[in-house]
Amino acid sequence: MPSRSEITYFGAGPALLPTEVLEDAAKALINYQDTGLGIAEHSHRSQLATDIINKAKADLASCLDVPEDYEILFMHGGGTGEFSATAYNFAGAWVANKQKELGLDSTKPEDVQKLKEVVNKDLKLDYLVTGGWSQKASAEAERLFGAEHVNIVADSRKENGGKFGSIPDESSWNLSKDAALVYYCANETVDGVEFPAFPKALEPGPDGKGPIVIADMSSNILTQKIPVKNFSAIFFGAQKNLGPTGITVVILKKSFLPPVTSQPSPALMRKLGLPIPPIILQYETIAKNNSLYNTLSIFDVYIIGQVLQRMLKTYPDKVAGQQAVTDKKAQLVYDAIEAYPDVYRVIPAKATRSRVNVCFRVSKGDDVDAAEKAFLAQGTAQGLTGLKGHRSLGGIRASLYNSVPLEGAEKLAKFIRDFATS
Ligand SMILES: O=C(O)C(=O)[C@H](O)COP(=O)(O)O
Ligand SMILES: N[C@@H](CCC(=O)O)C(=O)O
Repeated sequence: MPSRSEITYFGAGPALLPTEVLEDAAKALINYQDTGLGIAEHSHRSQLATDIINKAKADLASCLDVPEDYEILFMHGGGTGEFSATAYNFAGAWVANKQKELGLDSTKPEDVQKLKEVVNKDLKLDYLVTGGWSQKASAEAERLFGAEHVNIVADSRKENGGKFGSIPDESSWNLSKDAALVYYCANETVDGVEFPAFPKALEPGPDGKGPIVIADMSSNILTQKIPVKNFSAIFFGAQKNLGPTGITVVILKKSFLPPVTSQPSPALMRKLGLPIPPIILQYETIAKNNSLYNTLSIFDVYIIGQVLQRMLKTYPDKVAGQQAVTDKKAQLVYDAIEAYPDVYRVIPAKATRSRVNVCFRVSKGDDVDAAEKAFLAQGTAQGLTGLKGHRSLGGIRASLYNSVPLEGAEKLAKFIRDFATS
């Protein structure tokens, strides 16, 4: 049986966590801070739990330079829950703002009728489809609101022979005029496609106003500096760069919360023929209760807090320090792959290939399947595990999340070179 130190795990999520964090967590599970009770046994209503939540929020805000006018929410439901939550909450906000803008009174049937006509005609949710996850998010919006309310801004399969692997040029994007949201997935875990920067077409103007941009950053959060102020919401599951599976984080612009924006009443939404979110997906409910509307896994938030503390200690320049390491790891692995074009082929286009999910194929002769099986078996024998591509894509995928050390990427790069020449 291998020991933990002999393995470098490149799984796509859940992913590696720092060993010292897990060692401390193991102790905290038995007896947290000499309370005689483990962290997972304490009430989520206790002061201790509130302190853990508040500290993790403050440290996350510090790592990412989250401005004051943003709220941080810890939620349930994973990325998939957020596909629904973003659609519900931002469609609700759009309706609330339209009602205000047009001065319509929801107690007057004729005003409700007018609002309904505006909704039917103009409510649009815009999606950039660049991989399996954004495709699922757009499909969920269609399921909830109907295809007539969903606008596909661009679909990379159209320019890439029916497959994901690129990001269409912004000049071809078909953005709606007044969309309730413009959604994109900053890094597609399955397809290994990453937006190289914040899209120019979505940048706010000189007055600070711009489209309502939502991003799924499940797999590349905390791997680079991000212009938080350009987003209305960013969400991510914890299980790649932050902690164990079970917590989904939302960074939300406060202007989408009361007192500035309140979700329309369920009665009004019903009259408009629009869906009403389950209460645990409603951002204003979660924000009002500081993420404790219902039972939250404080153990998971505790680990998130420890990972953030470690990042702050390791990198005085916070996420910029982590970004430099992430870029270096990616460079090492891509360089090794590109040195042997007869053996390896990176799946996505070079300009948009991901720094954290390196997806490639292996062939020696014509038998790709045999070559990839041999690659995985020999890698595993050397302690390099979790390299199998997602079942929907096949091939090899090396996920270089934050807990994969630079030495892990070096070992992988060496193995890639050795395998090619063996
Ligand atoms: O984006 C990814 O990569 C993910 O793994 C998804 O966020 C996972 O979604 P859930 O399984 O957490 O719903
Ligand atoms: N997050 C993992 C698992 C996704 C899944 O199979 O549900 C991935 O993208 O590979």
